[in-house]
Amino acid sequence: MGDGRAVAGGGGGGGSNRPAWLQQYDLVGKIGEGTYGLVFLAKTKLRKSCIAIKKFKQSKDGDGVSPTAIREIMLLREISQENVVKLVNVHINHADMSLYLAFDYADHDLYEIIRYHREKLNQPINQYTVKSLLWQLLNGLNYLHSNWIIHRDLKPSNILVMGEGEEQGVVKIADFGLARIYQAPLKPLSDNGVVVTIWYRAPELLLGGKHYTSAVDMWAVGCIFAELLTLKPLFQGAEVKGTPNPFQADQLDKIFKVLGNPNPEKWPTLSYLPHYQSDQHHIQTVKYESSCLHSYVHLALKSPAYDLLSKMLEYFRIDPLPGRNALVPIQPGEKIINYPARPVDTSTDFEGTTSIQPPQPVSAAVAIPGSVAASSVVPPRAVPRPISMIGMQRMPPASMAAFNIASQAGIGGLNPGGIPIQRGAAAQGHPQQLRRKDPGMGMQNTGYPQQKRRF
Ligand SMILES: Nc1ncnc2c1ncn2[C@@H]1O[C@H](COP(=O)(O)OP(=O)(O)OP(=O)(O)O)[C@@H](O)[C@H]1O
Repeated sequence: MGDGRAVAGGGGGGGSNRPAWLQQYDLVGKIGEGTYGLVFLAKTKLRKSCIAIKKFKQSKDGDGVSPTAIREIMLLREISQENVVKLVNVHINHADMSLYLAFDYADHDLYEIIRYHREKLNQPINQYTVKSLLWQLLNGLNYLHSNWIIHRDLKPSNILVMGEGEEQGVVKIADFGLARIYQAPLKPLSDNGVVVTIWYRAPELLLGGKHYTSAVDMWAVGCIFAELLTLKPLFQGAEVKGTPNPFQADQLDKIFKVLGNPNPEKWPTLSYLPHYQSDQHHIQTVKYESSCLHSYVHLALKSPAYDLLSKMLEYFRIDPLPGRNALVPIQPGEKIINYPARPVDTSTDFEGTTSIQPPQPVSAAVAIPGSVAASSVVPPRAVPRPISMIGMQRMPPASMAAFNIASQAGIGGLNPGGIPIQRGAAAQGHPQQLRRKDPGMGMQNTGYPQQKRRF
């Protein structure tokens, strides 16, 4: 963990009393803002490698970083798997007790990839890429769940995808475990402009369930999968704000409209959920059509993608097989999309003060295309290796306990490459599905709130 000793000058931004650890980075700019604070892009001075630094807000009561949080963070440092973003360093500024977590940097995230297809390319994401993204997401989640970590805030912006380089097209799950460290937003939502999204929230949480499992992550994965296919959120409910009540009638309504009425026959634990009883009017009196999920996602009832959405099983074993580089299709002749680099606001420094430099792309190597011209054709040697489905290992029995994605989703065999599975950190608590500040940089409002987050 970095120390908080202050030195005069140096570092990457304004201010004169900079902590010593900051000297190892050159700050490039701000890349986003979430529930817990700001995210910056920095480069290490030594190796010039890109690092995402997440600065956590001061806690409300000003008592700094709790020992529990520190313990949890140290556990997160032990987590290591290809599809989970690596926490590379932890720094504490003793002067103001602010916390900085340094992660490997990813050029893209699913939110931006989906938005790029919807708004710029006007074309669906190719099947190979959808499948590879989804497979890797499940692979990373399998690892987290096997380590008793439930993410609880899976959504497209938390699913990162690596840009050019050795790891191009590799999915990295971000933000795992953080909801546990910082259990609640530190400021009222209206104060910092962060918007909550409930679109990926599982119905058991919306119905007041407290003892939830890794199934809440699987629900979010299903929603993300549907969004990758259709380029729009599956269940876009409007949230009733200002109340700690988890019951969100509109979100549940959106879900039941697609999936049909819930009933204890299909869902045996349903009647134990607090809001199923207390809000019977909303839930039990409305008669929804039976499930029409397949038509929402424009998939035939018998299509493999639909089968996965409802059963999460067969899809990955048929052509096109998923690959490690999700962005470069395996078949020669298929188009490659050059996704734009993440925008960086170079006018904001670590202290939050601003200068006059305009936002810039991170790397000149990544084109910032405005149209389909951003596509090119896969040269034969760019063909990535597929993920082998043969010889995939089962989870060791010890890891197949209650909170195992594989057992929940029926994908016990999906553990390619013999990923070492460890058990360790437990991560549970309140789900936080909050969204970043609207940076108001001229995005059009098309009823898709997340799009406002970029500058
Ligand atoms: N390691 C990283 N590399 C590149 N970008 C990242 C990295 N981690 C986070 N980001 C980006 O920074 C932005 C803010 O992320 P952050 O996790 O703080 O907020 P969020 O996911 O929008 O909201 P929440 O805090 O509720 O999860 C997002 O666009 C996210 O994709």
